[in-house]
Amino acid sequence: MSANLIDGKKISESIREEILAEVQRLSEKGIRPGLVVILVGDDPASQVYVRNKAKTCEKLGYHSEVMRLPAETGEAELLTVIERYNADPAFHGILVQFPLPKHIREKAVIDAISVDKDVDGFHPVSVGNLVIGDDALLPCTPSGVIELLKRSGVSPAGKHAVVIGRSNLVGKPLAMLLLRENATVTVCHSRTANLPEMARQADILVAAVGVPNMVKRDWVKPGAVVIDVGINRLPDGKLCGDVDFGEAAPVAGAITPVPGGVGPMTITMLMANTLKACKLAHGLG
Ligand SMILES: NC(=O)C1=CN([C@@H]2O[C@H](COP(=O)(O)OP(=O)(O)OC[C@H]3O[C@@H](n4cnc5c(N)ncnc54)[C@H](OP(=O)(O)O)[C@@H]3O)[C@@H](O)[C@H]2O)C=CC1
Ligand SMILES: Nc1nc(=O)c2c([nH]1)NC[C@@H]1CN(c3ccc(C(=O)N[C@@H](CCC(=O)O)C(=O)O)cc3)C=[N+]21
Ligand SMILES: [Mg+2]
Repeated sequence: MSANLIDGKKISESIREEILAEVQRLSEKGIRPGLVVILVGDDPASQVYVRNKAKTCEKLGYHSEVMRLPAETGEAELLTVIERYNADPAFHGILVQFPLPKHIREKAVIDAISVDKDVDGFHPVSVGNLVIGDDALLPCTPSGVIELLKRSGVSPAGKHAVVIGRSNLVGKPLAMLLLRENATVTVCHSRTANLPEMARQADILVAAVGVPNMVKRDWVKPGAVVIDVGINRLPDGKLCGDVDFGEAAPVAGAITPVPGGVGPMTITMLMANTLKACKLAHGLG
């Protein structure tokens, strides 16, 4: 294989070490970052992610709580729970795990979380700050992708970045962040004409689609950096990305695997956001 593997797990570890050092400094001041993860219902994938987040909190010495609510929980009831954590100074970050049961509007939930505790970076005010370029809590997966690039020695400045996917949670904010890093950005989606040809223009190609193994060999310009955000569970239980790794890797200059690429970075950036929110809450911005 000619491509360089971008090891998200390893890069994640080194960021976590930096975070841990800062948590230790804060603890000398009697300050401890706190994160609550709210899980409604029993979606099996969500169970795994939530457990991972709680484990990471424990390793880093955060105060953490997993609030499990039954699938029948009403929207108003969930909003009341969020209000309680908004007012609780022991928690600097609030994450409500998606997807939510159909009878709860994701938008109502996102809007209810205090902007100061919005460690997912999904609140409209956080999104606005991101677009304007003001300081904000940035969405974890997009900022994880930027960190992966930077720490692999890939500077987005002046490069053509093509992002496949335009969701509010991943594609759109990632396009904004790449723009902030001075890339020239193209955003593709399900109505894009001639997607393979668009993808082939990319110096940095990001797939955030949710279609297993969609990106093939001839979608990748030789030497391009390929970032696979996709997390797809195949019928046999195995995880796979949106990029056909076997096809893309020989052509790419560097590529992220799934698992072990963007996924671990998402959790690490969540920890970084919680630390940032904690410092801001204590006037240590
Ligand atoms: N690694 C991580 O930490 C995370 C991974 N993920 C994964 O990333 C992937 C994307 O997530 P998310 O953004 O939430 O997904 P969404 O389903 O919300 O959005 C998917 C996007 O891909 C586009 N799309 C769908 N099918 C095609 C196609 N055939 N050709 C071109 N574009 C297409 C859609 O276009 P349109 O807008 O036109 O419908 C849409 O913009 C998923 O696999 C998800 O599991 C998500 C979050 C975190
Ligand atoms: N409010 C909210 N915020 C989120 O950030 C959020 C969410 N809801 N709902 C679901 C998606 C998905 N997501 C992932 C996080 C970590 C991995 C991760 O750690 N993946 C590991 C593998 C994990 C495994 O083996 O299953 C890896 O890629 O190596 C993946 C996906 C966060 N999301
Ligand atoms: Mg989505």
